[in-house]
Amino acid sequence: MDTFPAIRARGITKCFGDVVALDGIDLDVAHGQIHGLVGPNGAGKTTLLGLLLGLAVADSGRLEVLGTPVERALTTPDGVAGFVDGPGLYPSLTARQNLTALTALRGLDTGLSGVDDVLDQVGLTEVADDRARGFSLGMRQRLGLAAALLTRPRLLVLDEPSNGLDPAGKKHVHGVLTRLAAEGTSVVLSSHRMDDLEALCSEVTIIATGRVVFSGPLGKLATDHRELDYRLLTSDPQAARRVAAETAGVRIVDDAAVRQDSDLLVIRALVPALDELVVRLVGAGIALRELAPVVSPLEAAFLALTEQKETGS
Ligand SMILES: Nc1ncnc2c1ncn2[C@@H]1O[C@H](COP(=O)(O)OP(=O)(O)OP(=O)(O)O)[C@@H](O)[C@H]1O
Repeated sequence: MDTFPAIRARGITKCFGDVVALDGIDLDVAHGQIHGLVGPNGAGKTTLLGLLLGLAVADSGRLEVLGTPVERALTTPDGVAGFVDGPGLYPSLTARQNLTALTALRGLDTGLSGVDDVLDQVGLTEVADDRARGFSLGMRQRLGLAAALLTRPRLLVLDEPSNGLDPAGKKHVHGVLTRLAAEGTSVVLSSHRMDDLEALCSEVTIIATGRVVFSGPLGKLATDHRELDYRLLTSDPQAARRVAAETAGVRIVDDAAVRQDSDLLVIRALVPALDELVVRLVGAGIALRELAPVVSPLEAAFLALTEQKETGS
């Protein structure tokens, strides 16, 4: 196992004319970690991923990828693969021909079996001889992932890899990424889908207007920041409402959207108050049937943190 992190970035800045895309970014990604980048449109995610792929160079700051400082040359660092702004493919070639051409271009020694293997990994075996021109967005994304896998990367960099994937395709790609990470490959990906990030990532970095707003484990983000709204379904809704009203730190939210379902209670609380409520409900002989955040903790924290940033509070 390597002793250095997969990515170590300090004070990275990048401007495009007057636009400050990255404004002093720090980023740490450990080996075998799937790390999510999240942020509003224009936050700087693609710019940062592009730096990792060697598509552009930072104006200032220090970037080390797989233990090696990234120089000013516009080349993909050794051991890194991926894509930003969609994978680059030859539309007139079939999926298999695209990968074979890439193998030749990059001088890879994977051979045909390597090509078939990555097609199988991303679930494109059945359409291997179809032209990329006719591929859906989701299929192109999978082919792009297959192209990245051909090089057996130690760091995989993906800009919104779930775009266009149907639920089965998403599950497939999640499986590929999770297995790669278990084998030691680090993955950095951006997404606007909080459920994707929650399903895949152990750590996330939230970026707003080119700055890091939060970076760390998802669990920390979920519990640290603020009260969340939870859906509460029990065996005795009326009794549960009474117990909730009597529990310190728990508020009943009268949300018109959920009132139609009269058995459902929406409560607002921090995690310790929620724990106390559960203990009380069970103590009162009320069975819990569902207790889940109305919006995911990551989404709630993301919105709160970016709103704070925008208002400067
Ligand atoms: N090549 C470029 N020339 C000029 N401005 C650019 C260029 N690339 C990015 N920018 C600007 O830099 C900022 C960050 O853009 P970037 O694409 O990195 O954001 P993003 O977080 O990936 O956004 P999105 O979620 O919309 O993909 C934006 O203001 C964008 O307009």
